[in-house]
Amino acid sequence: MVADTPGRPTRFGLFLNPSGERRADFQSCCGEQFDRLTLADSVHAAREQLERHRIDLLIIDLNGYDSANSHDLAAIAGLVRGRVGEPVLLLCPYTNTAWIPELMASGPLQYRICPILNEELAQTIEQTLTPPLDPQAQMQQQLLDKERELRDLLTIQRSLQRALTGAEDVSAMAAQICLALCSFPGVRHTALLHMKEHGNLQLVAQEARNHLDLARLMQRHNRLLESPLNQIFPPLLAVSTGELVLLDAPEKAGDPELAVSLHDRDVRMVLALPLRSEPEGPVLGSVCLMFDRLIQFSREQFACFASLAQFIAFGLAMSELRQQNDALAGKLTQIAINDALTGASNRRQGETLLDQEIRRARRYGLPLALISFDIDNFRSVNDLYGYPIGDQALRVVAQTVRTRLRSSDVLARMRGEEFLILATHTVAIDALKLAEKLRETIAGTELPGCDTVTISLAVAQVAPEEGGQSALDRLDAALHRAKRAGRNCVELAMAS
Ligand SMILES: Nc1nc2c(ncn2[C@@H]2O[C@H](COP(=O)(O)OP(=O)(O)OP(=O)(O)O)[C@@H](O)[C@H]2O)c(=O)[nH]1
Repeated sequence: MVADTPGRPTRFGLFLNPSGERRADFQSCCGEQFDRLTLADSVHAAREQLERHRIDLLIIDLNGYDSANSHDLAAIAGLVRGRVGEPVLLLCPYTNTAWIPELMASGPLQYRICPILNEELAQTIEQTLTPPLDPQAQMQQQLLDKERELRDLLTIQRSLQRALTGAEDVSAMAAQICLALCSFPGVRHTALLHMKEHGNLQLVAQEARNHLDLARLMQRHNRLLESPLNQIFPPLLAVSTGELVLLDAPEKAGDPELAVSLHDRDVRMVLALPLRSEPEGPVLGSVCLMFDRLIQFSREQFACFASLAQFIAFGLAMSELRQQNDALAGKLTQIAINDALTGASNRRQGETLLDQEIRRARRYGLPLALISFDIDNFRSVNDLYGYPIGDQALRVVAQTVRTRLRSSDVLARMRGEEFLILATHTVAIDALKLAEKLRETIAGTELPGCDTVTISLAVAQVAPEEGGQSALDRLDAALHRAKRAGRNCVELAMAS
């Protein structure tokens, strides 16, 4: 306690913290700034003081409070609510900054993030207690600041909206989001971290105005939860705690190397927000903004950041869902057009592609050759070794043939052990050579669990005015001839 300082109004203060040591430290650091300073060790004791005495400044020191204790949070919120506009200063440890917006929802307050230097604390208290020289001018300035703040947020919200609706996939969207967030005043770097399968947290996008590379800083791109900075660095901490993290001086995170790297890139403040598509849902990642200046965020700004984070999380979830749907649709199409056993096109797709290639060949005057082949005596493979080995043999034959074809060629399974090849831009003579090469290759291919097999083949070049069915009929006849000729040979289908 100190005596009245002449010339200034009396100042009564109340400091709340459960630790005797912290109360004593505060007393020795700032006691002289008050005419009477009361120290309270509990919310209950503080409430009693507030009911009994005039208090000009309530200082709530959150150091020592458990961030997970919602009971304490509710009790402290009650104190803030009871102040109805009287000054409240919150001293908040870096690991519990999520309580700042929570408590702001109960009433206006100023906050400082700890650890804080004694001089800075004393200066803050002086500023808070000193009445403005021109209250009206101050009020006007505050209104102007608020207006500018809201205008800035609105601009970001609009560009975010564009980012979320225009982007094709998650990474494009993430890049757009980072770009949009950079328009916030003082932002030098933005980043988006996204949780992929199996808890793999990845840096999906970053936008830098200060040449900072977050991947390098965190020493990796993915598996970020295994980064040495996991419990220190705001965007990682926001994911592991699921809470907002605000760091107002890089050194307060407790890692000197990190602090130097951030200072080198002009970073003075870091804000990270967890991303959840619904309030109690799992954390999908985090969004991180790095500022080149200190900003005391208002309640409205915190609320706006929270809704931006929700907006982003929702956009990411939607985009991921869209990607999954596309992948599923792709798989369904594959199932609909491919033979499940061999992976070759199925008969329907084979016929569709045959008609398509015939039309294309006709339009551009290009040759189109067809090769049909059938495994010889395949019945005996099934009879001798069983159906599963027969299946395996079919798969190997199809795969072996496919590796010998051009990517523009088509292999289709037409029935049982009979296949059709559409050899585009190919004349009969070259198709004959290809067929001979395939015959030789299959005869020399080892099959798992059974003897080698041979194939009989028929080759045809589609005539200029010929339809698909006619060409298939010609191939059928030629294949029969190949079988009759003793199998393991190639027959040319005659033009009709
Ligand atoms: N394992 C297996 N066998 C199949 C499949 N589709 C057809 N087959 C068998 O293929 C055999 C075809 O027999 P066949 O039409 O008599 O012809 P082949 O024994 O190959 O004799 P040739 O064609 O005259 O050389 C039958 O035993 C069918 O059961 C399949 O998907 N898996």
